[in-house]
Amino acid sequence: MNTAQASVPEAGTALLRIRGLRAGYATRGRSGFGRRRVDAVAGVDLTVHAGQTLCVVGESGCGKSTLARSVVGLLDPFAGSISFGDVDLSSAGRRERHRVARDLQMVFQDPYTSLNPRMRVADVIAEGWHVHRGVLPAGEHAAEVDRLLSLVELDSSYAGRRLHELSGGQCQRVSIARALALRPKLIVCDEAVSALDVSVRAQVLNLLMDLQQELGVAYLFISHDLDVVRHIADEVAVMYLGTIVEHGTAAQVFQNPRHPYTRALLSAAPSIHDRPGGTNESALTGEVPSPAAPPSGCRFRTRCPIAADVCATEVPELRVRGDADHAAACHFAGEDPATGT
Ligand SMILES: Nc1ncnc2c1ncn2[C@@H]1O[C@H](COP(=O)(O)OP(=O)(O)OP(=O)(O)O)[C@@H](O)[C@H]1O
Repeated sequence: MNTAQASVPEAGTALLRIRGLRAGYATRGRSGFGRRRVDAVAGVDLTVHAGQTLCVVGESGCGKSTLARSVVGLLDPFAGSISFGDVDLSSAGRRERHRVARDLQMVFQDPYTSLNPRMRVADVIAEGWHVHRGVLPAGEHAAEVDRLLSLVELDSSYAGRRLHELSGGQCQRVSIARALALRPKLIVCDEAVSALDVSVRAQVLNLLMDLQQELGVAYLFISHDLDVVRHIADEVAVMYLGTIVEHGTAAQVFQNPRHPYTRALLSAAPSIHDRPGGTNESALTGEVPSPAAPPSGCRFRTRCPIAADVCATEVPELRVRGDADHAAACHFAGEDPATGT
């Protein structure tokens, strides 16, 4: 593999900073008149460090895609700030945003819908650099396509094929090659392996981790699947109904989950048996409430097995409990759910 990568920031430095982010949609009121703001992301703070993987995990409808879309500029936030390196994207001009767009790429869940399936692989891969760097001379173009295909472990024969001729896994490799074309510092992966068969999923996850090792790229990795997350995460942020309810290193969150939502997600995940000290909490029932009418106090209280009166009246703060940097937003975080102590 060609390991050349433009100005990779020092591993561990803050690359993407999200502060107080509120984002979502304007919907029509019941009467059909007027528009109402719905905060699908309701005040999120997160930092992605260079060369590392921050996974955001939660059920469908928790606001993960809304967060991802805001980060890459597909959705304008209602409030808060997103900074990339030294650029505050909320106040940046067009030129600065354009520059950041090269460093900040996205891979979507379904390449068949996010990309044009009739396009040739070489053109799909080259689209980004045509926008940012212009058209390369033919020889350089072919060499660059080859380089990118080899990064994602596809041979050069794929360059002339059309996306609809490829399997899901091959297509997702092409999406990754396309994202890598501009040598980004961060790739936002929104459910990037969710549509793949289990064996192909493992191969693509391994590829992403290898690419991180070789190129130093960071990932903001969005997934509903804890089993996927445990393979790839350095840090995990658990999201529920627009807010982060737990945040820590992968080891902290998987081995010592402090929020009842995280524990319930883990008890529903197949690999619960790997985890020492299972809990008495049953798997989740019901659905995530609508962000248009979130519960008062703790947003998780309507589905929480340990909810008490205080949970209806006071919003629990996301704060460090026990280990350094391991934060949870629960009035009873860290207590034994069976005994309440
Ligand atoms: N275009 C839209 N208009 C109105 N509401 C929307 C729109 N897109 C999403 N929502 C709502 O915003 C909330 C968060 O959706 P979002 O897609 O961000 O969640 P998610 O965690 O990524 O779930 P999924 O994996 O199912 O996409 C949901 O209640 C969803 O119904």
